[in-house]
Amino acid sequence: KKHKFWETQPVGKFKEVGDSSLPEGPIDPPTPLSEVKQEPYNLPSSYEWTTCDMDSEETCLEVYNLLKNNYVEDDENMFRFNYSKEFLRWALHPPSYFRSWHIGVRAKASKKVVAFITGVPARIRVRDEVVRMAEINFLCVHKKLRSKRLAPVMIKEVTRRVHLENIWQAAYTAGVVLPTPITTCQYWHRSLNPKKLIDVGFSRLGARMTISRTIKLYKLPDSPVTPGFRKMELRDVPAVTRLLRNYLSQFVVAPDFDEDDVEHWLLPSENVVDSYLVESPETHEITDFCSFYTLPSSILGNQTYSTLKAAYSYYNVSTKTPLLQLMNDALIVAKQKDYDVFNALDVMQNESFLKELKFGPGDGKLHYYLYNYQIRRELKPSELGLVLL
Ligand SMILES: COc1cccc(CC(=N)NC(=O)c2cccnc2OC2CCNCC2)c1
Repeated sequence: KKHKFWETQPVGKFKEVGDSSLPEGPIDPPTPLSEVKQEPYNLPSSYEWTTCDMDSEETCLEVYNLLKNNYVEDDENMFRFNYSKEFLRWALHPPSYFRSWHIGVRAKASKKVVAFITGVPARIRVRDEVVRMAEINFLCVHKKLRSKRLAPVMIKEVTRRVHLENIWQAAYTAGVVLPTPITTCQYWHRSLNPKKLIDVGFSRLGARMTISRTIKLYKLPDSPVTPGFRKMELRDVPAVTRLLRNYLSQFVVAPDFDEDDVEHWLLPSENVVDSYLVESPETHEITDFCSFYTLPSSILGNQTYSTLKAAYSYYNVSTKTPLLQLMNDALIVAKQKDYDVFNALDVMQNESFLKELKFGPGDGKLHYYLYNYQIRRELKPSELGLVLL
């Protein structure tokens, strides 16, 4: 039966009706901490739980290799996400993170990590309610252990450990439809290295197009065109926080970032996250901001190339520079840094630049979910101000 597990969980089941009648907020009330299950859920007998200390080089490498060989692939199984070790440490160590939410499953015999699931704490605003949530990510079961029903018990275990920290809501994304998406996003790709993208089968040569014509079509200037466009620095954190908080206030669902969050999530970190801003040459005011994170993909079964270098649009704010020009400058710096492709979802105001900047639609969708939080009606992607890694 479809969704045997999810029908047992506090997730939205309502079909869309007029949005005034439906209540909005937690589905189940918090449980008294003394009533939260104190001991871990049972795993099949040959497996055991392990907490993954991502600061341990050895453990981080084990998790890196599990994901590199067994994590999400595209619909045609030509590419697989290849999150770097430094990216995983960044993604899992935000302010006030809980090591106990970095959960591995080891095979008792081999001691190998064969499955993984994580949570990190986040403050997410839904309309005018700021809710403490867990952002759940990196659910991965080794290819050889699929359909042993490990995922439901891993989801229950991370939920139990989140409950122990008195947090009762969560946010997550998936490429599959589960009960019940708060919104469904289309992903888009902008070619930066069209020749390689065609060689590896990520893109196809357009009808009546030659390679040289395609290279010309995607050509970009050698450097950003906006005066005052520069990398973000530590001293910019207060101004970027103000700019970002103000910009995100327009969306129905968005992170409630403070300066510590901005310092962690948006200060540039090589091969992990890149952030740029526009400082007005006259007034030195910071007027705009753009950022992208680095998530390479392994190319499965290509003789010439093994890795696709991909940038993923993160948070972008435009108050003076047109968003179109700001994002074109982001494409220009990504090309300068030898990225092959720049990806974006149609969230926030991204739809306003996608077609004009020559993004093409991807072949899949990304669904966003909230756990134990009912929303009045399904949102449009443009009402969503949350980007998960
Ligand atoms: C190109 O290599 C791929 C390797 C694995 C999967 C996909 C397709 C895909 N599923 N893409 C996305 O989910 C995606 C497309 C655009 C922007 N963000 C995305 O996902 C992010 C956010 C959710 N967690 C994964 C990374 C592509």
